Amino acid sequence: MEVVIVPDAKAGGELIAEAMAQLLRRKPDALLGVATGSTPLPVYEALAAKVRSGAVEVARARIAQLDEYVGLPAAHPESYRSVLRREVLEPLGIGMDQFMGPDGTAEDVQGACEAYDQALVDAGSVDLQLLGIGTDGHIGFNEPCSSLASRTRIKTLTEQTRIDNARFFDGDIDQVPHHVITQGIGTILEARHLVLLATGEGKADAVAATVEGPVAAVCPASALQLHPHATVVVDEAAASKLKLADYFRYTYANKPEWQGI
Ligand SMILES: N[C@@H]1[C@@H](O)[C@H](O)[C@@H](COP(=O)(O)O)O[C@@H]1O
Repeated sequence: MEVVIVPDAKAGGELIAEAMAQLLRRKPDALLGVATGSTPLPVYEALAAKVRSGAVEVARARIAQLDEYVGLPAAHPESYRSVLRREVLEPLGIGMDQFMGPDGTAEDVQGACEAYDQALVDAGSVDLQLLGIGTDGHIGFNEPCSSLASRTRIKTLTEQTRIDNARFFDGDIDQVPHHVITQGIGTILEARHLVLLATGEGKADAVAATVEGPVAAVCPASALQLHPHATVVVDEAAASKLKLADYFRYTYANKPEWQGI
């Protein structure tokens, strides 16, 4: 696992957008796994700026969704499909025909989960999966004690996650669904490159547990330690509880320039 400490969220966004751009130059039809939440927004802004300036083309890029609320109509402004359409697809000029995600409105939720898991395999697996992290260490919507081998399935949100996400629902926790579909941790680990971005002091404990704690289902993001190519990008505040921060700074400053993240 590589840990990169950046000065601020904008620098983290630029670093990850450049990694995505390099991937797309190498593989124009790359499958990018994208996350919701506030944290990844600087990545999407930086990537859209690169597309506008002609630094990278996304005409053949494909986008895959990480997780979704169950029961919100797809057109609801806070369904993750709507959020991704607004924050990622439209700014990049990518059509829905290049997008894949689970159906949060399906009557057969389990069937929808299995179908999406299989669709990711059929698509050749995600090339680069961008992840945020919950204050409790969740990735996607894999709450603490999710199986580290889990596949895409339905999960029940913790009260803390519903409180955290109420800000997207007029601050009203009652509007936040209880149930979600999320790529499992085993599913996420099949992506070729995992890039987790965390910013702000509120994520410092979760980042320390992810990077320096044991691999344990109680901190789902710690599963990144099992992946051969995982990058954790953090700002100074999110890095503030890392004991090895100086080591991470040293190795990043001295790595071969051609290597990228
Ligand atoms: N399902 C999403 C996660 O994918 C995201 O990482 C998390 C953190 O969001 P934020 O980046 O806004 O803190 O929120 C939700 O729970």
